[in-house]
Amino acid sequence: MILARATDVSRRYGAVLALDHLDLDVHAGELVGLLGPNGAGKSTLVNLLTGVRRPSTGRVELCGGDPRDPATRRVLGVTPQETGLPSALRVGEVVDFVRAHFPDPLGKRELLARFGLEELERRQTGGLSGGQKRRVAVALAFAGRPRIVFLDEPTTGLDVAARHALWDGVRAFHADGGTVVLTSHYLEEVEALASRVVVIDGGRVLADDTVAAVRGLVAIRRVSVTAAVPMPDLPGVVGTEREGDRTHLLTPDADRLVRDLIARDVPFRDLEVRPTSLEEAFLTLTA
Ligand SMILES: Nc1ncnc2c1ncn2[C@@H]1O[C@H](COP(=O)(O)OP(=O)(O)OP(=O)(O)O)[C@@H](O)[C@H]1O
Repeated sequence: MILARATDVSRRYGAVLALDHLDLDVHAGELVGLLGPNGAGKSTLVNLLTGVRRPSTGRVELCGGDPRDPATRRVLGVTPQETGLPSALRVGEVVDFVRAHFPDPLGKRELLARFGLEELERRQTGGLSGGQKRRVAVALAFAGRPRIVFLDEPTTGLDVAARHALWDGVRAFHADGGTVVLTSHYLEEVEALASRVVVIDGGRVLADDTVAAVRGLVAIRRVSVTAAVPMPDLPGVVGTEREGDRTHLLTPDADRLVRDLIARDVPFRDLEVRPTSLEEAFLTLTA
């Protein structure tokens, strides 16, 4: 069953074409990561699918209905990139306020526990740190037992422990059959949570596949060596990074590169060859 669908969707802001004839289907039970550089169109796509904005052309559907229809939106949970919380209210009061809008909300204790927020229940939201506010805002998306949740960069600005607490909450929802669409700049986050990755740039879908397949699509390897001399120009190198004496070379053919290093008599040590991270695959795809 398809819970969210964009069909041939374009969205224009004046001269800017934010989405360009984009198609996307999200099936029930999926956890989809939308990945792309700044300005790729990720937030615009989330805003259209959650009924915040309308497409210029094309069609969007949420659970078979119009995302702008209040009845359809009942099944929806959203954390936009920026959220405001009423500063004088305590966390527990905000949670109750949001829960009161839904016919069958998640229990307050359960919601707070899922996102590791029990200790903040009696704190006024105005006194929370930025990261604590963010965690509360993300947890609120789950208050109404939604069928589908959209999280726009949910863990931006969070430290590692807070990020992991939040991931646990998202995973628990997904394990119960919930559907999640998340945008993220943390590739680690997409790798940690999502099985399906949709790479977006210039308002179009560049790749839509499993994390492993998106990596395999470019099949770039990272060859790292330490050498006191400058690296010669070598064929097949698509990217180079240097950290002091250590050089990382990105190449689709690691075997050939290592043979070339030896043939050129480069005095290297500490050779390391590893598969590319999703980040490198992504940079190659969007280059
Ligand atoms: N309200 C708006 N008015 C004008 N232009 C906009 C508006 N919202 C988005 N855009 C433009 O549309 C393009 C896509 O923006 P969008 O926010 O969807 O990208 P994004 O992938 O979410 O980026 P980021 O990762 O930086 O949040 C950008 O060029 C942006 O400047």
